[in-house]
Amino acid sequence: MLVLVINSGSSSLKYQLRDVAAGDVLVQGIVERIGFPAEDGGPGIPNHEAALELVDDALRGALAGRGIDAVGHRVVHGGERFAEPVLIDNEITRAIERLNPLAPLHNPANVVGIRAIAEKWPELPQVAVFDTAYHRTMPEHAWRYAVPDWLYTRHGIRRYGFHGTSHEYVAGRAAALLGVDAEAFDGVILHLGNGASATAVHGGKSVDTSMGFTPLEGLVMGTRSGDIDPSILVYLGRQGLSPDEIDDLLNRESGLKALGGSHDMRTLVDAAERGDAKAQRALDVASYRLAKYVGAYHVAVGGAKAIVFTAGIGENSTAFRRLVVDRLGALGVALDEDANAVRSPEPRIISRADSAIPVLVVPTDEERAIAEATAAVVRAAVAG
Ligand SMILES: Nc1ncnc2c1ncn2[C@@H]1O[C@H](COP(=O)(O)OP(=O)(O)O)[C@@H](O)[C@H]1O
Ligand SMILES: CC(=O)OP(=O)(O)O
Ligand SMILES: [Mg+2]
Repeated sequence: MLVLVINSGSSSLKYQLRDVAAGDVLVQGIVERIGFPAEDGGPGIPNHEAALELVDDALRGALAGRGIDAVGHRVVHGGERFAEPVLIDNEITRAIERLNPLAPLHNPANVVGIRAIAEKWPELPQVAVFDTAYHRTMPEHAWRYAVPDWLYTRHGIRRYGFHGTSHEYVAGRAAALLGVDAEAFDGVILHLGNGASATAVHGGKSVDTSMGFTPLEGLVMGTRSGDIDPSILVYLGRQGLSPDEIDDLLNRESGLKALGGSHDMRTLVDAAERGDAKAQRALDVASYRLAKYVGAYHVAVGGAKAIVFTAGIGENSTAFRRLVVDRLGALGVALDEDANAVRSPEPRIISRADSAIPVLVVPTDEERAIAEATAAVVRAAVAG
């Protein structure tokens, strides 16, 4: 089965055409700066429909006359309704659209992507794979906020958690690397990309995660603040900032960018190595905050059997991994410097043999997981 995987962001569209049975990627790419003028001042790509025309051109050569069988979308917020991937119809699209306010950086673009595909290829089955779905197993003591009940019953205010497709896939691969059944895996998964989250996995299931009602809670991220005292928002509101201004401040102007002058880990590590104190401070705050979550989730899972780094920073930044692991001495965790320095696309162990908990690097592959889930849903729909 040939599945086109779409991960649409507000101004970008990432795609992969995958042969699910063979596990191959036939073409992949990213269309960026959607809705902005081109860098040379030209007209650029006005909308997601125009972006899809570019994708169509790129696919044509690779398809060589074969047809796409289905499209799988990464949808960030599935609310309480979606615990599994689903076949998309108009009602499902509207349900995803109703969740837009909860993930303003992500869901609106997902809906635009779904509608643009339905318009262009009306016959093609589309499947939504939700970032929130894996976290539907969290116990109530983990998902409930200590606020009056009507916030939950009327507004759906609770912890949902995100990056679930990645956390689930990585937990499975980590279990395989350690030789334990996925259903017996207890560990802490650290997905560190532009958005970042930690998940406590017990018995292969998510039992807690650092992102909450929206993907803003938790860790220090590229441009997001993560945890702050909620009174700061009230204070800023009273100072006259609008909800949109506060949203922008915390989602787009905070995190590593605010602390260190860049949202990009590579830039920060280079600057810190040159003695830039601001960049060093950003790394210190981010690694300290992350290490605290590892300690908390070690408790949440009843004793982690693995600490797993993944996504852009987790897979590639030897310097950031060292900063985090160096703070975990109280857990008896010890890094193997040589193993940490290895660059490889394979899952691997980077802790010393005498480390109380093994530390792993496991590359994530959200697109692969989405393609496989999409194929399974379409096969079931055809059979049923
Ligand atoms: N070789 C590298 N060394 C250090 N950091 C890296 C490297 N490659 C990517 N990163 C970092 O990974 C982050 C982006 O992660 P990624 O998972 O691609 O993000 P996204 O959430 O956009 O998918 C950036 O901070 C980037 O600096
Ligand atoms: C949910 C989320 O934060 O996603 P991303 O890391 O792709 O921004
Ligand atoms: Mg990502």
